[in-house]
Amino acid sequence: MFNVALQSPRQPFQAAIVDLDGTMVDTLGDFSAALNLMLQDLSLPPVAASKVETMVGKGSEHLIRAVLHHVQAIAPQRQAPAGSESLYDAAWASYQRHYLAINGQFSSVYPGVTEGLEALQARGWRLACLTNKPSDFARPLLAAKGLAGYFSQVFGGDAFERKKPDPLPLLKTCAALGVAPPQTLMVGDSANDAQAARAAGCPVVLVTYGYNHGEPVRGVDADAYLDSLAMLADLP
Ligand SMILES: O=C(O)COP(=O)(O)O
Ligand SMILES: [Mg+2]
Repeated sequence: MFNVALQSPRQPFQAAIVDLDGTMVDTLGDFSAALNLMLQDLSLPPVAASKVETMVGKGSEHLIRAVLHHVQAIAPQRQAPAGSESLYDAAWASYQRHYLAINGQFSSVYPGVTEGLEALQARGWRLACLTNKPSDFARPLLAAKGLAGYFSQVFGGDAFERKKPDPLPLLKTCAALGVAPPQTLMVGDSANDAQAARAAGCPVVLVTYGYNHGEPVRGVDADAYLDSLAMLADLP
């Protein structure tokens, strides 16, 4: 199940960086509810959850722009002020308000997450959560789902100058954990996480149940694919 990089790492792992949306928590319900309330505020038609799933993972700014682009393409007759920044600004303010009010209500922790985190903690690894979700959304969600206590660090998409797939957030998180990238395992659900990890020099495992921009996750270069985070207990 684990390739050679994980079977016999040159130095033992000391830490893990864990992604949030699509890896620990199934947040598609929250995203869809907040986006559809936002679209209602803007008198634009709703977006299907199956479409939202392909747009999640690159942060809220990207998500809002992608959704506005999508609904304006399917309903051009209901176009709000064309592609303007004022539409985006109104959308962002509405989305932020709705998401904060909804945060966690329509989302659930995936099976095996707690077991996996417990197993890593029992090995004495330091754990950080690194998400492209804004920090103000991520922290209350982790707390509401009983996951906050596992992490010494939580960094959102606004914590650093650039987001995943840029390696910068991983390098900064490794520095905050005080562990070098080769001894830090990235655990994610998408090409974003894997590309950032490869560029940062962190080994990477991907879960098979998350959001990978609508593409099969096994097509992404990674060191292992896990059907459940509970499988982390089987790491050599
Ligand atoms: O908000 C998002 O785009 C999702 O972020 P994550 O998969 O990095 O947790
Ligand atoms: Mg993710």
